[in-house]
Amino acid sequence: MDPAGSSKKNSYTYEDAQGIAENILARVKSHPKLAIICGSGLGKLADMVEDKEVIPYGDIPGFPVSTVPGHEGKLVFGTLSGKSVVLMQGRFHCYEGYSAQQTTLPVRVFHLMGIKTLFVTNAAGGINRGYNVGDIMVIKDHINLAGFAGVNPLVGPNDTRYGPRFPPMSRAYDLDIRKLALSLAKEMGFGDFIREGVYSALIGPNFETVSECKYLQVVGADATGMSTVPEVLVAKHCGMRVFGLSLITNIVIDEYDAESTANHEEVLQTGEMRSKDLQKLVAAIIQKLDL
Ligand SMILES: O=P(O)(O)O[C@H]1O[C@H](CO)[C@@H](O)[C@H]1O
Ligand code: HPA
Repeated sequence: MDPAGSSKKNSYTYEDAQGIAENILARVKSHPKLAIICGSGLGKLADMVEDKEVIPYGDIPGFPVSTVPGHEGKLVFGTLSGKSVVLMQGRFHCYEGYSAQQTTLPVRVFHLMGIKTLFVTNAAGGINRGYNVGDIMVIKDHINLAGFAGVNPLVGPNDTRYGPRFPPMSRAYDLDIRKLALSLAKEMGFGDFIREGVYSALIGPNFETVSECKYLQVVGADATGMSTVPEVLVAKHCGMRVFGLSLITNIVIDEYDAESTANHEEVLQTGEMRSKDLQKLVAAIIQKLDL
Protein backbone atom coordinates (compact mmCIF):
# COMPACT_ATOMS: atom_id res chain seq x y z
CA MET A 1 0.00 0.00 0.00
CA ASP A 2 1.20 3.50 -0.72
CA PRO A 3 0.78 5.28 2.64
CA ALA A 4 0.55 8.78 1.26
CA GLY A 5 -2.11 7.81 -1.27
CA SER A 6 0.10 9.14 -4.04
CA SER A 7 3.56 8.35 -5.32
CA LYS A 8 6.51 9.00 -3.05
CA LYS A 9 7.02 12.76 -3.06
CA ASN A 10 10.60 13.96 -2.99
CA SER A 11 10.09 17.68 -2.84
CA TYR A 12 7.64 20.29 -1.66
CA THR A 13 7.75 23.93 -2.65
CA TYR A 14 7.86 26.64 -0.01
CA GLU A 15 4.33 27.53 -1.10
CA ASP A 16 3.14 23.90 -0.58
CA ALA A 17 4.34 24.02 3.03
CA GLN A 18 2.95 27.54 3.50
CA GLY A 19 -0.48 26.40 2.26
CA ILE A 20 -0.51 23.55 4.80
CA ALA A 21 0.64 25.88 7.62
CA GLU A 22 -2.14 28.37 6.80
CA ASN A 23 -4.73 25.57 6.62
CA ILE A 24 -3.74 24.34 10.09
CA LEU A 25 -3.55 27.78 11.73
CA ALA A 26 -6.99 28.68 10.38
CA ARG A 27 -8.49 25.81 12.40
CA VAL A 28 -7.01 26.50 15.84
CA LYS A 29 -7.18 29.29 18.39
CA SER A 30 -3.63 28.92 19.71
CA HIS A 31 -0.51 29.93 17.82
CA PRO A 32 2.31 28.13 19.66
CA LYS A 33 6.04 28.75 19.53
CA LEU A 34 6.97 25.23 20.71
CA ALA A 35 6.33 21.90 18.98
CA ILE A 36 6.91 18.41 20.35
CA ILE A 37 7.24 15.31 18.20
CA CYS A 38 6.16 12.20 20.12
CA GLY A 39 8.09 8.99 19.52
CA SER A 40 6.83 5.40 19.44
CA GLY A 41 4.56 4.79 22.40
CA LEU A 42 5.17 8.31 23.71
CA GLY A 43 1.92 9.89 22.50
CA LYS A 44 0.76 10.04 26.12
CA LEU A 45 2.79 13.23 26.40
CA ALA A 46 -0.40 14.76 25.02
CA ASP A 47 -2.28 13.73 28.19
CA MET A 48 -0.75 16.75 29.95
CA VAL A 49 -2.12 19.21 27.42
CA GLU A 50 -5.05 21.36 28.53
CA ASP A 51 -7.66 23.09 26.34
CA LYS A 52 -6.91 20.63 23.54
CA GLU A 53 -7.68 21.25 19.90
CA VAL A 54 -7.03 18.10 17.85
CA ILE A 55 -6.55 17.74 14.09
CA PRO A 56 -6.14 14.22 12.63
CA TYR A 57 -3.41 14.14 9.97
CA GLY A 58 -5.93 12.71 7.51
CA ASP A 59 -7.89 15.99 7.71
CA ILE A 60 -4.92 18.10 6.61
CA PRO A 61 -4.63 18.25 2.81
CA GLY A 62 -1.11 17.36 1.67
CA PHE A 63 -0.03 15.97 5.08
CA PRO A 64 1.25 12.37 5.31
CA VAL A 65 -0.59 9.84 7.51
CA SER A 66 0.77 7.60 10.28
CA THR A 67 1.00 3.87 9.60
CA VAL A 68 2.96 2.58 12.64
CA PRO A 69 1.38 1.20 15.87
CA GLY A 70 2.10 3.64 18.71
CA HIS A 71 1.81 6.66 16.38
CA GLU A 72 -1.76 7.93 16.50
CA GLY A 73 -1.57 10.46 13.70
CA LYS A 74 -2.91 13.67 15.24
CA LEU A 75 -1.79 17.23 15.86
CA VAL A 76 -2.69 18.23 19.41
CA PHE A 77 -2.74 21.96 20.19
CA GLY A 78 -3.21 23.35 23.68
CA THR A 79 -1.50 24.54 26.85
CA LEU A 80 1.26 22.75 28.73
CA SER A 81 2.84 24.22 31.86
CA GLY A 82 1.07 27.45 30.98
CA LYS A 83 2.64 27.65 27.50
CA SER A 84 0.98 27.25 24.15
CA VAL A 85 2.24 24.08 22.39
CA VAL A 86 1.53 21.74 19.52
CA LEU A 87 2.30 18.02 19.69
CA MET A 88 2.68 15.59 16.83
CA GLN A 89 1.14 12.42 18.20
CA GLY A 90 2.89 10.23 15.68
CA ARG A 91 5.80 10.88 13.34
CA PHE A 92 6.73 9.66 9.88
CA HIS A 93 9.61 7.29 9.09
CA CYS A 94 11.37 6.51 5.82
CA TYR A 95 10.73 2.78 6.32
CA GLU A 96 6.99 3.48 5.94
CA GLY A 97 7.74 4.30 2.31
CA TYR A 98 8.02 8.03 2.81
CA SER A 99 10.89 10.06 1.37
CA ALA A 100 13.12 11.95 3.80
CA GLN A 101 11.37 15.12 2.55
CA GLN A 102 7.94 13.69 3.39
CA THR A 103 9.00 12.59 6.88
CA THR A 104 10.18 16.13 7.63
CA LEU A 105 7.43 18.14 5.94
CA PRO A 106 5.77 18.78 9.34
CA VAL A 107 8.92 20.48 10.62
CA ARG A 108 8.90 22.99 7.75
CA VAL A 109 5.18 23.47 8.24
CA PHE A 110 5.85 24.16 11.94
CA HIS A 111 8.51 26.70 11.00
CA LEU A 112 6.04 28.48 8.75
CA MET A 113 3.46 28.38 11.57
CA GLY A 114 5.89 30.35 13.75
CA ILE A 115 7.39 27.51 15.81
CA LYS A 116 10.83 28.49 17.14
CA THR A 117 11.66 25.54 19.42
CA LEU A 118 11.32 21.85 18.56
CA PHE A 119 11.38 18.99 21.07
CA VAL A 120 11.99 15.59 19.48
CA THR A 121 11.35 12.40 21.44
CA ASN A 122 11.92 8.82 20.42
CA ALA A 123 12.07 5.23 21.53
CA ALA A 124 15.57 3.88 21.06
CA GLY A 125 17.67 0.79 21.63
CA GLY A 126 20.46 1.11 24.19
CA ILE A 127 23.87 0.70 22.56
CA ASN A 128 25.91 1.89 25.54
CA ARG A 129 26.59 -1.14 27.73
CA GLY A 130 25.98 0.95 30.85
CA TYR A 131 22.39 1.79 29.85
CA ASN A 132 19.24 0.10 31.19
CA VAL A 133 15.72 -0.31 29.85
CA GLY A 134 13.73 2.72 31.02
CA ASP A 135 16.65 5.16 30.97
CA ILE A 136 15.87 8.60 29.58
CA MET A 137 18.70 9.96 27.43
CA VAL A 138 19.11 13.68 26.75
CA ILE A 139 20.44 13.74 23.19
CA LYS A 140 23.72 15.63 22.98
CA ASP A 141 24.48 14.82 19.35
CA HIS A 142 23.60 12.38 16.60
CA ILE A 143 25.21 10.22 13.94
CA ASN A 144 23.30 10.33 10.67
CA LEU A 145 24.08 6.85 9.39
CA ALA A 146 21.24 7.05 6.87
CA GLY A 147 22.92 10.23 5.63
CA PHE A 148 26.09 8.27 4.97
CA ALA A 149 23.96 6.21 2.58
CA GLY A 150 22.55 9.31 0.87
CA VAL A 151 19.26 9.66 2.76
CA ASN A 152 19.06 13.29 3.88
CA PRO A 153 16.02 15.61 3.63
CA LEU A 154 18.24 18.56 2.71
CA VAL A 155 19.36 16.90 -0.54
CA GLY A 156 17.90 18.68 -3.57
CA PRO A 157 17.55 22.33 -4.58
CA ASN A 158 18.03 24.60 -1.57
CA ASP A 159 15.40 27.24 -0.82
CA THR A 160 17.28 29.99 1.00
CA ARG A 161 14.01 31.22 2.54
CA TYR A 162 14.48 28.25 4.88
CA GLY A 163 18.23 28.37 5.34
CA PRO A 164 21.68 28.07 3.77
CA ARG A 165 22.90 25.42 1.34
CA PHE A 166 25.51 24.22 3.83
CA PRO A 167 24.04 24.45 7.32
CA PRO A 168 26.35 23.80 10.28
CA MET A 169 25.34 20.82 12.42
CA SER A 170 27.66 21.19 15.41
CA ARG A 171 25.70 22.25 18.50
CA ALA A 172 22.54 20.87 16.92
CA TYR A 173 21.03 20.13 20.34
CA ASP A 174 20.66 23.27 22.44
CA LEU A 175 23.18 23.31 25.29
CA ASP A 176 21.10 25.44 27.68
CA ILE A 177 18.04 23.20 27.42
CA ARG A 178 20.23 20.10 27.82
CA LYS A 179 21.74 21.48 31.03
CA LEU A 180 18.30 22.51 32.29
CA ALA A 181 16.89 19.04 31.56
CA LEU A 182 19.72 17.26 33.35
CA SER A 183 19.50 19.45 36.42
CA LEU A 184 15.69 19.23 36.60
CA ALA A 185 15.85 15.44 36.19
CA LYS A 186 18.23 15.19 39.13
CA GLU A 187 16.04 17.49 41.26
CA MET A 188 13.04 15.32 40.43
CA GLY A 189 14.80 12.18 41.68
CA PHE A 190 15.46 10.81 38.18
CA GLY A 191 19.25 10.69 38.76
CA ASP A 192 19.42 6.90 38.47
CA PHE A 193 17.93 6.80 34.99
CA ILE A 194 18.77 10.12 33.32
CA ARG A 195 21.65 9.97 30.81
CA GLU A 196 23.18 12.16 28.17
CA GLY A 197 24.40 10.57 24.96
CA VAL A 198 24.63 10.24 21.21
CA TYR A 199 21.68 9.02 19.13
CA SER A 200 22.31 7.18 15.87
CA ALA A 201 19.75 6.51 13.17
CA LEU A 202 19.51 3.77 10.60
CA ILE A 203 16.56 3.52 8.23
CA GLY A 204 15.00 0.28 9.58
CA PRO A 205 12.44 -1.29 9.62
CA ASN A 206 14.53 -4.25 10.75
CA PHE A 207 16.26 -4.02 14.08
CA GLU A 208 20.05 -4.13 13.92
CA THR A 209 22.20 -7.22 13.48
CA VAL A 210 24.63 -8.10 16.25
CA SER A 211 27.55 -6.85 14.15
CA GLU A 212 25.76 -3.58 13.41
CA CYS A 213 25.27 -3.09 17.16
CA LYS A 214 28.96 -3.70 17.77
CA TYR A 215 29.75 -1.21 15.00
CA LEU A 216 27.51 1.41 16.62
CA GLN A 217 29.31 0.88 19.94
CA VAL A 218 32.66 1.43 18.24
CA VAL A 219 31.64 4.63 16.43
CA GLY A 220 30.43 6.27 19.65
CA ALA A 221 26.66 5.86 19.59
CA ASP A 222 24.87 5.42 22.91
CA ALA A 223 21.43 4.70 21.48
CA THR A 224 19.92 3.83 18.13
CA GLY A 225 16.63 4.28 16.35
CA MET A 226 14.99 4.83 12.96
CA SER A 227 13.88 8.47 13.18
CA THR A 228 14.55 11.94 14.60
CA VAL A 229 17.74 12.81 12.71
CA PRO A 230 15.98 13.98 9.50
CA GLU A 231 13.64 16.15 11.61
CA VAL A 232 16.57 17.72 13.44
CA LEU A 233 18.45 18.44 10.20
CA VAL A 234 15.46 20.27 8.78
CA ALA A 235 14.75 22.12 12.04
CA LYS A 236 18.33 23.34 12.34
CA HIS A 237 18.39 24.31 8.66
CA CYS A 238 15.50 26.70 9.27
CA GLY A 239 16.99 28.08 12.47
CA MET A 240 14.99 26.32 15.19
CA ARG A 241 16.24 25.60 18.68
CA VAL A 242 16.21 21.82 19.14
CA PHE A 243 16.06 19.59 22.20
CA GLY A 244 15.79 15.79 22.14
CA LEU A 245 15.01 12.92 24.51
CA SER A 246 15.40 9.20 23.80
CA LEU A 247 13.63 6.64 25.94
CA ILE A 248 15.75 3.49 26.07
CA THR A 249 13.03 0.93 25.44
CA ASN A 250 15.29 -2.09 24.96
CA ILE A 251 18.95 -2.96 25.09
CA VAL A 252 20.28 -4.02 21.71
CA ILE A 253 21.55 -7.55 21.29
CA ASP A 254 25.32 -7.47 20.98
CA GLU A 255 26.11 -11.16 21.50
CA TYR A 256 25.98 -13.54 18.56
CA ASP A 257 24.44 -16.43 20.49
CA ALA A 258 21.86 -14.48 22.49
CA GLU A 259 18.39 -16.04 22.37
CA SER A 260 16.35 -12.87 22.92
CA THR A 261 15.40 -10.60 20.01
CA ALA A 262 14.28 -6.97 19.74
CA ASN A 263 10.59 -6.34 19.13
CA HIS A 264 8.20 -3.41 18.77
CA GLU A 265 5.88 -4.68 21.58
CA GLU A 266 8.69 -4.27 24.13
CA VAL A 267 9.33 -0.78 22.75
CA LEU A 268 5.69 0.20 23.30
CA GLN A 269 5.55 -1.42 26.77
CA THR A 270 8.59 0.52 27.99
CA GLY A 271 7.01 3.71 26.64
CA GLU A 272 3.95 2.95 28.75
CA MET A 273 6.08 2.16 31.82
CA ARG A 274 8.02 5.45 31.72
CA SER A 275 5.36 7.71 30.26
CA LYS A 276 4.51 9.49 33.53
CA ASP A 277 8.17 10.31 34.29
CA LEU A 278 8.72 11.52 30.76
CA GLN A 279 5.60 13.69 30.99
CA LYS A 280 6.78 15.21 34.26
CA LEU A 281 10.23 15.96 32.90
CA VAL A 282 8.94 17.54 29.69
CA ALA A 283 6.42 19.63 31.65
CA ALA A 284 9.11 20.85 34.07
CA ILE A 285 11.46 21.84 31.23
CA ILE A 286 8.73 23.73 29.39
CA GLN A 287 7.74 25.56 32.55
CA LYS A 288 11.27 27.00 32.81
CA LEU A 289 11.72 27.83 29.13
CA ASP A 290 11.60 31.30 27.65
CA LEU A 291 9.61 30.86 24.47
O1 LIG B 1 11.84 6.67 16.64
P1 LIG B 1 10.45 6.37 17.05
O2 LIG B 1 9.43 6.94 16.15
O3 LIG B 1 10.22 6.71 18.50
O4 LIG B 1 10.26 4.77 16.93
C1 LIG B 1 11.22 3.77 17.20
O5 LIG B 1 10.49 2.62 17.50
C2 LIG B 1 10.23 1.86 16.29
C3 LIG B 1 10.77 0.47 16.47
O6 LIG B 1 10.19 -0.18 17.56
C4 LIG B 1 10.98 2.59 15.18
O7 LIG B 1 10.09 3.41 14.47
C5 LIG B 1 11.99 3.40 15.94
O8 LIG B 1 12.45 4.53 15.23
N1 HPA C 1 16.82 -0.32 17.23
C1 HPA C 1 16.30 0.58 16.37
N2 HPA C 1 15.24 1.32 16.65
C2 HPA C 1 14.67 1.16 17.85
C3 HPA C 1 15.15 0.25 18.79
C4 HPA C 1 16.28 -0.54 18.46
O1 HPA C 1 16.77 -1.39 19.23
N3 HPA C 1 14.35 0.34 19.87
C5 HPA C 1 13.44 1.29 19.60
N4 HPA C 1 13.62 1.79 18.37
